[in-house]
Amino acid sequence: MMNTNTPIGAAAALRLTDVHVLGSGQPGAKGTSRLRAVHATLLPGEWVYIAGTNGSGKSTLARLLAGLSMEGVSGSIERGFAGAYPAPYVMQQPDAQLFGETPREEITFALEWMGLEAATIEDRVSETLYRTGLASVADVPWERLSGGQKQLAAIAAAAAAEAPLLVLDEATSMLDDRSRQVASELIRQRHASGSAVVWVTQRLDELTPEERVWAVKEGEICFDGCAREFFYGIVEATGKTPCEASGLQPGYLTKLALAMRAEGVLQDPLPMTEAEWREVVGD
Ligand SMILES: Nc1ncnc2c1ncn2[C@@H]1O[C@H](COP(=O)(O)OP(=O)(O)OP(=O)(O)O)[C@@H](O)[C@H]1O
Repeated sequence: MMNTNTPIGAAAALRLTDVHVLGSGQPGAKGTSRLRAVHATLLPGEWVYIAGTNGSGKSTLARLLAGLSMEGVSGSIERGFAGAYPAPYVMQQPDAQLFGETPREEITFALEWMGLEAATIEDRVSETLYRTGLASVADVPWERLSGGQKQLAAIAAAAAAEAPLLVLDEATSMLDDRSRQVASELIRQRHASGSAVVWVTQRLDELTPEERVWAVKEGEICFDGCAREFFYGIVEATGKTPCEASGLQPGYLTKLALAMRAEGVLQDPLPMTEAEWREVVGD
């Protein structure tokens, strides 16, 4: 059964039940499906990271959650709080998704979509351009802007839209540290105001201990839990952590903590944040 149009009450979850997305082969067959047997539930206002190796199915899952149409989908998709319209979706390559001709137009369109009054829109656009550092290039056409500037404008427009769900697909890959921080603050603020956020990332250092992670491997969600469990839990069948089992390499400090636990030097909960490491090593 395919159900992509179920605007239920505001608190209803966005739910994928036994969803398959066909690649070039038959549904369910390993290696030929982009997604296989995906069961996933996202609650209103939740934040979830999607992690996985290249080609594992992260973008396919993200696009499906955003409500973008796709060939070869089977299973049940209840859009719940996300509503019937596609959610703002920011990609790694922003060019394909820009509607306006300039950063100002892009952010303006997002606010017009919300049906705000013209004077409010003008104020909010100016504020967003200022906050993101895009004010000096507000009216410069895309072809004269860098990939990072376009990406930042796309993120600013997505955040400005005040949608119930935002989907970011490696959306900060072209940003320098300062712009990444600005983008992150914009999205965090939107999340604090109630929007759910799906964030596809290859940067495992972005994850903080209690945040939810879905790890995708060969088209399947192979892990759903908090980041600390992702890095330090053990998958019984393999003896590996969920991070290692999904084919990803943890960072140096994670490996060190695991080695120290194996030596009996550290016990759970193993440290993840700078503050937790400080407690371990002392100031
Ligand atoms: N339009 C398409 N039609 C058929 N197969 C596709 C299509 N787009 C992607 N695929 C295949 O589906 C699989 C998952 O692709 P997807 O882009 O979801 O992975 P990903 O984890 O986001 O990868 P990356 O990290 O490299 O962006 C890959 O094997 C890919 O080749």
